[in-house]
Amino acid sequence: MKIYKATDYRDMSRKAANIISAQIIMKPDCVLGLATGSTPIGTYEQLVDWYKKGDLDFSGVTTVNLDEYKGLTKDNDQSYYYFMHSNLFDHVNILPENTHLPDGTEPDSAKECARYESLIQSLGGVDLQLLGLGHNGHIGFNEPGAAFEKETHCVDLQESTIEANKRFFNSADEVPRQAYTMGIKTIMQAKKILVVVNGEGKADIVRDAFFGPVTPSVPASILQMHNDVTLVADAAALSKMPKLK
Ligand SMILES: N[C@@H]1[C@@H](O)[C@H](O)[C@@H](COP(=O)(O)O)O[C@@H]1O
Repeated sequence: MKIYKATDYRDMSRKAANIISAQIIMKPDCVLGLATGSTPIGTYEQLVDWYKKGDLDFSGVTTVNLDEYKGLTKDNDQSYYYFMHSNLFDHVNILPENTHLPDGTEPDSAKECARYESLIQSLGGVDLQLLGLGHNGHIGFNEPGAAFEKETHCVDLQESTIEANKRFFNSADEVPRQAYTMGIKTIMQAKKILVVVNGEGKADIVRDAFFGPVTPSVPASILQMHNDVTLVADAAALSKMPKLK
């Protein structure tokens, strides 16, 4: 695993955007796995900025997002569909038909998860997967205890995740209880993985996920077994990292 220490959120975002840009430049028809949450917003802002300056071309890029709340319509401003359009897709020259998320409006979980998983496989897999890290170590919406061998599936969100995400809704009652998410197995099949983390509040989970034992109780710990993971984190998130010899 490569670890890049950023001075702050802006520096983390620029470093992560540089890695994504390099992927697009080296393989203009790449498949990017994308993430939501507050952490990657600055990364997307930086990519949009470079696109506007003429330095990046998304016309050949295909994207697959990690997850989506079950039950939210696309025009709901808390859906990940809405998030991706407002933070990235609407501002760059990516073709709408090349952007993919699980369909939160499909009530049949088995049908939607099978469709999404086979779509990812039909694209030939993900070249670079961007990940944020939940406070409890979740990646996508793979909550602690999730089996490592799962593909795209429907999850019941944990209380702590509902609590953490309620800041985006009017109240905790409005946070959906379920989500569709790529499974750990799907995520681990990506050729390269880029994890972005910032803030002191994530320091414990960064230590546990990347320097602790590999265990389903910390889903992100499985990333230690992937052969091409890059962690870009700010100094605060790395503050509890053990001293390396
Ligand atoms: N499903 C998303 C995750 O993909 C994300 O990594 C996590 C952390 O979010 P934040 O970056 O806001 O801390 O939140 C959500 O639960």
